[in-house]
Amino acid sequence: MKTRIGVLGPEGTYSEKAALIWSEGMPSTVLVYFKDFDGVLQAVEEGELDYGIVPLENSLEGAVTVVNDLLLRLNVVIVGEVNVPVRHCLVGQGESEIKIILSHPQALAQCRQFIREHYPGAETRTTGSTSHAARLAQEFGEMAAIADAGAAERYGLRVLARDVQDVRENVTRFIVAGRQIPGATGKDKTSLVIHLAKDRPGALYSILQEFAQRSINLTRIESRPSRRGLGDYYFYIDLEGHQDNSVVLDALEKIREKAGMVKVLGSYPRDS
Ligand SMILES: O=C(O)C(=O)C[C@]1(C(=O)O)C=C[C@@H](O)C=C1
Repeated sequence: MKTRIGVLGPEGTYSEKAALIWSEGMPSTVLVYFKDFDGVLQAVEEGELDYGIVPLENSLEGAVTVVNDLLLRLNVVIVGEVNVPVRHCLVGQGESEIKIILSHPQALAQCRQFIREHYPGAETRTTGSTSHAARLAQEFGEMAAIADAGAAERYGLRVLARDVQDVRENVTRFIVAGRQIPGATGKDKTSLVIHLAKDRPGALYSILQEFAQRSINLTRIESRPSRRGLGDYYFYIDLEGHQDNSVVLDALEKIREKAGMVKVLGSYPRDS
């Protein structure tokens, strides 16, 4: 039986790239393409896929909010992560004037400055993915896409400009969703979501203190609206260590006594 890995499609997305990097060396895999991240993660939850690879955050634009929200809601766990350098290109047929620039909203946001400076008159339109944008640019000469150079090749387009992201160093962190938390490797990360029981002075501080006291290094902290009203948040926290590690286990136990809700999203090998 082949290992089924779901990604955002069509062929040529950065998500596909992340999946190929992560599954390198795995004996028998097949990529399954979805039109959105919800579809990927739901198929993991339902057992239709072994794994799903979705972007969680980007070094320029921050959280991919829909993925963060889905991880909290769905019954899936994070089993891995892959950091992928993202070097966007402007791709198109290169024969007529570019009137419309298409891409995934995340990619357009990462290239705002380039578009404003070089194509001030062009309209921007969002698509389901960067490769979906490239596929459309293949059909319409006045459209260009922000996508990976590999997508240009795949859809028979020309690379009109390279490295068009606003900051050269542009990295997207993808997570691998599965159904079972893998064992500790000694170089792991744990991702949590915490909801404070009650808004009171020092509530978040007292949670963070549990990590600090045990010298547990946090690698990310981010808040998302809880959807219960303004000022009410979920805190997404990533830390170094595995949930089976006694120090982490001990901190989690203390935090469970203090917080209203703690969900462990996963413990998984760290991508260096
Ligand atoms: O459209 C793609 O190629 C994707 O894989 C999605 C996505 C994202 O949503 O962050 C992935 C990496 C880049 O940051 C831009 C787009």
